[in-house]
Amino acid sequence: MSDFIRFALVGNPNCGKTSIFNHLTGARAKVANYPGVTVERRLGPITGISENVELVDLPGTYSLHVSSLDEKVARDMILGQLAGEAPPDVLVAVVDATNLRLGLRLVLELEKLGRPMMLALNQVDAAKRRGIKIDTEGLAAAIGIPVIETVALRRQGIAALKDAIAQAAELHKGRTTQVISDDQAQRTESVESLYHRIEGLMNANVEIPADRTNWQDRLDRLVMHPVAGMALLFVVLLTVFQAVFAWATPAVDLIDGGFTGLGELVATTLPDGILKNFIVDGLIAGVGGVVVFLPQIIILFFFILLMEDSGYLTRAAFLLDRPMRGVGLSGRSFIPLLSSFACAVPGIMSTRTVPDPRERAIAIMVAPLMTCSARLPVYTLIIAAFIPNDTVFGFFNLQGLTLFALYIAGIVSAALVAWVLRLRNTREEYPLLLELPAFRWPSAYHLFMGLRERTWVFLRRVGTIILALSVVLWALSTFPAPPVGAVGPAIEYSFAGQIGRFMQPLFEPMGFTWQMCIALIPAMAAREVAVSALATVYAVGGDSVEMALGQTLGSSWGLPVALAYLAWFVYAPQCLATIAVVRRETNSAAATTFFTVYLFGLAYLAAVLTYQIATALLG
Ligand SMILES: Nc1nc2c(ncn2[C@@H]2O[C@H](COP(=O)(O)OP(=O)(O)OP(=O)(O)O)[C@@H](O)[C@H]2O)c(=O)[nH]1
Ligand SMILES: [Mg+2]
Repeated sequence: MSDFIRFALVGNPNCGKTSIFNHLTGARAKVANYPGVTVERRLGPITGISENVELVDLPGTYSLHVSSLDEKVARDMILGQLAGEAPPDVLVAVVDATNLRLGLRLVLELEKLGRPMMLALNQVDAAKRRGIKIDTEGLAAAIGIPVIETVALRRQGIAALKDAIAQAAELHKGRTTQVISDDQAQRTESVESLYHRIEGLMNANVEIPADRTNWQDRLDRLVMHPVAGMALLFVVLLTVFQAVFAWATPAVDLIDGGFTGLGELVATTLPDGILKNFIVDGLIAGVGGVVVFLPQIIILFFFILLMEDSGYLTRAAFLLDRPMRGVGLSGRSFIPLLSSFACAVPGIMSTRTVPDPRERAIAIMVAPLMTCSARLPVYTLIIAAFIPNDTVFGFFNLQGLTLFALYIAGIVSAALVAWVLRLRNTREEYPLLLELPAFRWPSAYHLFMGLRERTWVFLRRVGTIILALSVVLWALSTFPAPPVGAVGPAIEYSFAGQIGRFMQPLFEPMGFTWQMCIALIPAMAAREVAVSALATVYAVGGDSVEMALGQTLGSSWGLPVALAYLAWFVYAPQCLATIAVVRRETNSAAATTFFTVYLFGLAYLAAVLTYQIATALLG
């Protein structure tokens, strides 16, 4: 196999494994303050030491006797049972110093496996703050492995950990590591003897102050209160959507103005012709149309990161456990579903943390009903064009409320679908066992890194897939050129025009124009492309006067059509990546087909109903 010596980071969820991994390998894997962030193994070389060493980051686990899929990944990797994967040569156990008792249980189980091991005692800063005193040397002597204190948050102790890894690698050189069979792994000690040893270690080496009520507990009582906590959650979420609209506007206008200016500049400097059309209508309209939404996406992620890093997210999961059980899910599915607001792909992957397989299947089915950030550009474009920027009830912004309503429509639909799906299954109760991470002030560094990462992901999408699709769409809308003596805009004679017209009868009952139909196709690759597609289609088809896309739509669609388009986007599984990940995670063609058909069905139904009702009401 490879000539790398393999080290694996093993520990309880949320103890800081990925933070350590990132420091040692220079990777930028996701770190957040809730259990179950990492659901897949991840590999990276450790640089700066003489041996060839690679490090594996694993999902968190409490024990080798596992209950959920992500824990199984960790267990199988530790034992070396994953197909095609070399077993780890050395284990780096990571323990959260504020939760030593729980961590030691896993360490003692691992010790029985007989692998070389070391212990990173992480979060010692938090432990000190709580007055916990740990005799590191005593612990090292008692267990018989090196123990290194670390504060991964601040990169402290990482150098010492690296030294210990270098030493262990030196010792290991030239040996081979065997796979551990299930039989061997089962041969762990009895639970009584395990707890006896843990108590022994704790009593001899750890001092924990007795008084436990502090501001954390008081805050928990408020935040997790069934009434006050719910109200707080509602206010928090509403604030987020208000902010997405209200705070973003100046930045959006700035970027919008920039692109409009750029378009005008190019339009006046370049001679008329195909190149000018390409740059103005294809590139600037297509890419600019999407980049405009960067501020909104940053604001949305700012709040998500804030909730993650403060420890609020896990509290919300507990709070929503009961209502979610009403529809056949549980608090376990809360974080996967919440992640789906960013993007359904990681959301669906993190359903691996859900121990009940039927609940997991349902969570996968409804995850795309959570409004992903790629839908934000479509929503905001249409809302800004059709919904007046009024203040209602004193301080709510009507546009923000509409956006909130679209998110709620997704959530309520998800609840209904989950409820229906659950009817087919008998219930079995899996209690919600989740560790509450400590509350803390979100770190500015994490916020900054997280936002930088999201911005980068977004701009990369714009620079690759969105750019490419805009170019293709521009070509389809421009060629073939209209015949000589043709009347009407050129786009009507183009390929795109023909495709749009071909599709349009199917979408007639919801009032979609053929331009809207065209935009649905590239949106299958990435939803935001609907916006650049509309921009391109209308720019190519428009008269010479440049008009902002929102104005163009406002003057060419009616309100019922606009609402129907929004309704379509709430439901349609319009993203091939999501369908692919459903296929992978369910490993079932039938489930994937059901997923696709039911969502398209809902989208069609919702759009038709919205259009017909709105037309009847508004005339
Ligand atoms: N105070 C403090 N916080 C830390 C330290 N190390 C990590 N954290 C925080 O602990 C949280 C969890 O860190 P991760 O690195 O995501 O933990 P993990 O073990 O990979 O978690 P899972 O992937 O969910 O199992 C994050 O909010 C980190 O910022 C530390 O030394 N001190
Ligand atoms: Mg992790």
